[in-house]
Amino acid sequence: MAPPDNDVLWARSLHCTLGGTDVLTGVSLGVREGEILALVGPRGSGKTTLMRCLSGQTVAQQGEVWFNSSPLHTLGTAQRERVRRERFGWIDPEPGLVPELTGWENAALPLLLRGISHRTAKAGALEWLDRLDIGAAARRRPHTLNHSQRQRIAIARALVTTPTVLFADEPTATLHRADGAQVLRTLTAAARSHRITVLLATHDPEVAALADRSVALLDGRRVGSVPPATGAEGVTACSLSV
Ligand SMILES: Nc1ncnc2c1ncn2[C@@H]1O[C@H](COP(=O)(O)OP(=O)(O)OP(=O)(O)O)[C@@H](O)[C@H]1O
Repeated sequence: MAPPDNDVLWARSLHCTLGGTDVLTGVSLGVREGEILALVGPRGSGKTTLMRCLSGQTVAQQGEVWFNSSPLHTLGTAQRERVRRERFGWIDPEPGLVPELTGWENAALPLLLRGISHRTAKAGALEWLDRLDIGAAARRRPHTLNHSQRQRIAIARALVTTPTVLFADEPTATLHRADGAQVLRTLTAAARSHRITVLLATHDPEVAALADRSVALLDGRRVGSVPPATGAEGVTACSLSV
């Protein structure tokens, strides 16, 4: 079955077992282009695993994942990796920077690995670092920065390629509340202005309120969705099914 035309990502009946545990048991969803979708649920509910399946890092034992017109579930490893590298961005709760590189070099890494010139990659990285209020850390190495600064660099690294879809796994969970809220506002504003689709895994309702729509998971199943938060930019028609 082919996905609806207006969904950038579409998954049907995902069943994923890891280490003998049924982690996802029949999850389906569609995500529209430019939409910010929160995946909400308590710890262990399957949010990370679902994002891994949607981003092609993990292939579920059953079910389909489509990215535009590409069936990620049937692509070979090399093709799937290429889609991931070229079209997706990923933010983890921990920054995971390369310690030997400076702030801008870390942020520019995805561009440099694509063979983009040093000058262009640096300009792109500096632009995102400024936007995330971390321009002053461009020449510093990670060990001289605090956690919040390092996480902002990791976010710049995920945005620097202007991915089609950004997967953000509890991106501000390890930041102080006010700091995290500011980073999230910057992240969502940047995504909206560049039409980047965002999947935002979180267990925090305040974080989910920044999204256009929420999908709730519990024990690896969809358990319903929350209406759009008041004031969210309008994505009204979305295809969702369980
Ligand atoms: N590689 C693995 N092997 C075995 N079990 C796993 C593996 N990865 C995840 N799990 C289990 O799958 C369940 C869902 O984990 P997952 O990380 O997807 O949930 P989550 O909602 O993102 O939780 P958290 O907020 O803690 O990251 C958990 O019970 C977890 O222990």
